[in-house]
Amino acid sequence: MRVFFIGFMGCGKTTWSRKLANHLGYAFMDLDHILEAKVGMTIAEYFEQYGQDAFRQLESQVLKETEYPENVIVSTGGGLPCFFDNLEWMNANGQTLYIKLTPQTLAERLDKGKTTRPLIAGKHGEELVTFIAGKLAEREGFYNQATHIVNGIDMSVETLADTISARAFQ
Ligand SMILES: Nc1ncnc2c1ncn2[C@@H]1O[C@H](COP(=O)(O)OP(=O)(O)O)[C@@H](O)[C@H]1O
Ligand SMILES: O=C(O)C1=C[C@@H](OP(=O)(O)O)[C@@H](O)[C@H](O)C1
Ligand SMILES: [Mg+2]
Repeated sequence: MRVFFIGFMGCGKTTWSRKLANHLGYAFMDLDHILEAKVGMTIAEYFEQYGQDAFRQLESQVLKETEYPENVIVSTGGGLPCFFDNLEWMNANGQTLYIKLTPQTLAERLDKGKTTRPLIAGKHGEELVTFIAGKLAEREGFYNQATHIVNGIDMSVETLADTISARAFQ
């Protein structure tokens, strides 16, 4: 089974795809990490040097050219489903699972985070909440096309496992 986790920055894609993969004994892959290894720099550095358009081309290429094991939980970058035909590609080549959270909760988590995400660099407090609310409104039409939508509050590996297996046997 191949499942792609999608959703806004900070919703928990990397954390929960890794936990679910461990729980199920599946492989875990994070496309942001694969991209960083491929170019030998962080995403923040890549954005700075080549800009967002080049990043979007590359992340789409990484999505489609990566070789996935049979059973794998894949974490994607927050913007990935919103560019090109990436979302259709994921839905045609596996299941997608959207972790849904409010701008307020996302902002609280991102404000605490130590990693640098170029799109929100330097934004904090109310400015961060407002930015997230606007960007999420742009992106939700894509996220809502996921095979599964789960509430990011009170998530557990058990409920995630039940959610994806319900579809697998149809
Ligand atoms: N259920 C949760 N409750 C509280 N904090 C969480 C939860 N899931 C993830 N986090 C925290 O939120 C931040 C973003 O998580 P991450 O997995 O990197 O998100 P994403 O890959 O979607 O950007 C991290 O600091 C992580 O520890
Ligand atoms: O939302 C976005 O456009 C991005 C999200 C990031 O991934 P996370 O969602 O794992 O933070 C990363 O791909 C890049 O910084 C751009
Ligand atoms: Mg991530």
